[in-house]
Amino acid sequence: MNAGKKYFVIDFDSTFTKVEGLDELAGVALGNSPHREQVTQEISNITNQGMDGSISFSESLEKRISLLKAHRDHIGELVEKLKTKVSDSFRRNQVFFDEYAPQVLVVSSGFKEFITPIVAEFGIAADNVFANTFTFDQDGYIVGYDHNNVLSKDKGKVKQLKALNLKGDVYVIGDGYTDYEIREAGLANKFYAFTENVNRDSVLDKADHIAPTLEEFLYDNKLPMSLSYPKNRINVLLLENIHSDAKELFEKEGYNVEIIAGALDEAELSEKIKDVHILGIRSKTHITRKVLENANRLMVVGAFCIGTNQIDLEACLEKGVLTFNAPYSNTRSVVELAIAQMIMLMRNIPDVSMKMHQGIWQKSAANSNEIRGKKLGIVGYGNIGKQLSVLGEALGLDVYYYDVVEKLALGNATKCKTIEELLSTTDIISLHVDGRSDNRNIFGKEYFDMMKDGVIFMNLSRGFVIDIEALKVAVESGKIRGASIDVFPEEPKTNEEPFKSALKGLPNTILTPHIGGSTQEAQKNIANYVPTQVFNYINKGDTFGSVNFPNIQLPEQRNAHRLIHVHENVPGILAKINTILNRHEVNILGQYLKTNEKLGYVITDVNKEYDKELINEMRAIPHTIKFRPLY
Ligand SMILES: NC(=O)C1=CN([C@@H]2O[C@H](COP(=O)(O)OP(=O)(O)OC[C@H]3O[C@@H](n4cnc5c(N)ncnc54)[C@H](O)[C@@H]3O)[C@@H](O)[C@H]2O)C=CC1
Ligand SMILES: O=C(O)C(=O)COP(=O)(O)O
Repeated sequence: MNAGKKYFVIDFDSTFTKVEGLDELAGVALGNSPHREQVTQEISNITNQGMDGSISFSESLEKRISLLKAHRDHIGELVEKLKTKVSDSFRRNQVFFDEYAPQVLVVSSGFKEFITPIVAEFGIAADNVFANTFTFDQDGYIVGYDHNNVLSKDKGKVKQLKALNLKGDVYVIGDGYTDYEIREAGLANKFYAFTENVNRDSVLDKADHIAPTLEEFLYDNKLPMSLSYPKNRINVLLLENIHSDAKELFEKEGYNVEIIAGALDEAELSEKIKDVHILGIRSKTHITRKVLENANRLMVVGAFCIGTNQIDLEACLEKGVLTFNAPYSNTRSVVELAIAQMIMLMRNIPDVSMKMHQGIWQKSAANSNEIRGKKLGIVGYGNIGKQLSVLGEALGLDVYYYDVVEKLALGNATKCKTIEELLSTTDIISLHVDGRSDNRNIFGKEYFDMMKDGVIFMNLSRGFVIDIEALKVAVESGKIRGASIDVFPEEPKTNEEPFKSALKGLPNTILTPHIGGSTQEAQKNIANYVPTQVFNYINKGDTFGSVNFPNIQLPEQRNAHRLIHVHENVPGILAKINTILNRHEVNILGQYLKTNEKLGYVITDVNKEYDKELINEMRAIPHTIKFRPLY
């Protein structure tokens, strides 16, 4: 073979395919036999012992063949089965095999009878398959294997590679110890432990490089591949107890996920963010300009909640970091809690319940009311406010609302022209404003004084909206006869930290630890919604639903490379992009542009064949914030 060439030595079982061929053959041969499970399990155990090096390979092969009891006729069925079990990343990367099949050597201690037809589909010639062969009896049953084949012996792969005497660079990809042995024997430049199907600690420890997918191997060696970037290199950090569905979804996509139960403060996050591409937070983690200064890989912030006031959206924009939230997933949960709380407060339940725990029985109807027929005042008639309006009305409340922007009244709700009108009219006041900074401390003495005496007051929006000291005074004076507060200006970062508030111990006051949206239903909904948005952005460039980027929903990318260019919104960028494309004579299949005040987002679908130098030129356009080719 030629000097200076590259050879790719690829293992078959559990690498090229997701499964072990002999285990599968046992399954096929045993059909519906009552011993099927027991025998396949035994074979599988022996396979594993052979792979992790705890018994010798020849011993493992001998034992397995004798348990098999397979027939020549079973092999066709096995091949059909194996075709459906080729590893996903191998299937995805035909583009590599198209170019490099002659340099791919499948070296396996499996059997040519089933390996050759599988790898032939990828253009790998039978001559490039180095594996064992079965021996059959006169009735066609498999009774053994060719003992002269080096691959049936201990250190068979090493012996095979020695015999091949390859002149050039040799890269080995496999999941087993015997694959590593090639490298150990000095016959390969690098050993890549392939972990898409199995993880063997004894092998990982020895590997030069771990390849969770074939893309990782291809990317590391600058070889052609079907994706623009290996997904296992995309790091996801999920904070604040985000529901486990999100982790599963990101992992299923092939990303690398780290979980931290609580929030992180600015210093901690500034350190942690350095390698993160996708960050998932809830209401407590603040994404500040300082954090973003360290976030050089960050592509997306997913707020696994509604509010995004904890994120410096403008700084994200300047950095080209897209932000999503889950605008409706916990709406209903907040509304249900608000309704429960207003009923509890109307019946003095916080005090009554507290007394019962102290052994005090005080049965009385004094100062206890139904909510039916009372006037409910909703401040902030957004998604939550409107939902509360509908459910409140169904319970017989007379609904009033006030919003800073014009909102359609649902059902029989009455719009208040001013906040003063709402405060002076209603019996129960519930805050559902958003977390914009203008809303800081808007509810203070002045507003409390305007309320009717003995009002019920609730805040499930944001803690900083209320002047806590003024609220305390209003509750103590009886102006407010019952209060429920779910959100606080200062909230503990984790469940381990203590809760401090001037509101502790107030009469008829329900304090809840920011759990308006904390139901299983809401958290599961959110954990399924946000990753989908993230995938649409990473895999397609879609920004629909983003709270800071210009929203754009793109058509399917067919037979094209997609060039994604994010830039400051200054004149002339589109012209510069097109000048570069023109100079390289690139055929444009589609182009989409959307801008907002600060940012321009240009997506260009182009024919797959183009001079890759244009990527550097696109990146070098002045005012470029981020650029990535997507395929
Ligand atoms: N306690 C909890 O666990 C949860 C709290 N939230 C919070 O609830 C709030 C409302 O959420 P959504 O209804 O989904 O938001 P939204 O954005 O749909 O509605 C907010 C509404 O408040 C209005 N608004 C803003 N400032 C106002 C002001 N000063 N006076 C009157 N109206 C004003 C806006 O025009 C908008 O219509 C947000 O702050 C969100 O962060 C959301 C989910 C869970
Ligand atoms: O959705 C929101 O805005 C909330 O306030 C809920 O926040 P959380 O996810 O419970 O930290």
